[in-house]
Amino acid sequence: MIPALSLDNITCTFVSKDDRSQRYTAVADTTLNIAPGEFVSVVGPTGCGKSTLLNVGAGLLEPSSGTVKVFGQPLNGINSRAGYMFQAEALMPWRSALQNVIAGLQFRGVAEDDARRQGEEWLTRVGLQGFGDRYPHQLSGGMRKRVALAQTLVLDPDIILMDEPFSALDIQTRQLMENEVLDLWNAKKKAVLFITHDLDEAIAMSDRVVVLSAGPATRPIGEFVIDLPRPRDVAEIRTHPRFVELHAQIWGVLREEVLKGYQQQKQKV
Ligand SMILES: Nc1ncnc2c1ncn2[C@@H]1O[C@H](COP(=O)(O)OP(=O)(O)OP(=O)(O)O)[C@@H](O)[C@H]1O
Repeated sequence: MIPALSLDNITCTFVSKDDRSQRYTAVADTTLNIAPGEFVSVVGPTGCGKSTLLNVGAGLLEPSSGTVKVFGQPLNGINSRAGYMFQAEALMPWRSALQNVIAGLQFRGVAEDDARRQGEEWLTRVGLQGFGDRYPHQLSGGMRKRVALAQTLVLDPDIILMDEPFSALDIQTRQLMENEVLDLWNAKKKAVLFITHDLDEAIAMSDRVVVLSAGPATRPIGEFVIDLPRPRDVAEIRTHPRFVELHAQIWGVLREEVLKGYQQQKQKV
């Protein structure tokens, strides 16, 4: 089967702004394939290169070497078959919730009536019916995330790239959002690349979890198939004996890297 997203032998080396002779290889020789409809999470210690990989998949960052393919086609420039959701707030404060949701459709030249209809549908799907006229500052953090989710999914991307989208939320709101994402994913089965620090979240959501080593020259050091039943409730699945078993196995690989990453961060301070 042709992967939806294929990162083949990717290396990303950055040149220091202050000293052009200084180089830092964030990611080295990394291969990662995501099948159509597959939900893959990437976990790793802080600063190891997770966002760098996602940016490569999004076409926002050109790797120093290696190839990126989208449904078998080499990627040149922005990945137009992907939708992104980042940790930081991406809503436009001067636009209402509905106007934020339909911004991408307008950009694509979809007729205003059609865009509004689709926007309203998506606001309903993410539980925000009747909130379309509110501005971002009039919404809670969880509601703003829902708007951002609708904004991403209204474009019906074949690949969804998420970089710690819920890390700023309180635990209850976060679990609600995770379940919503799983329900929406279950209905449409798009390829998802999900970046997270949180191993519990990665296991609860995914078909597969990839563990990255601490930097520099980060690479995958473990890959685990998450054979837990679906549909899942992210809070309930954590008590499943198989979840506990998988958690112990993956943490066995991740623990040392997290400690290394932590030491490196301390040295940087
Ligand atoms: N444009 C850049 N120029 C120079 N160095 C960079 C650049 N982008 C990332 N880096 C470095 O590459 C490494 C990996 O960064 P990245 O943001 O991908 O890590 P991460 O795993 O997503 O981090 P976190 O878990 O903290 O979000 C870091 O050491 C970072 O400082």
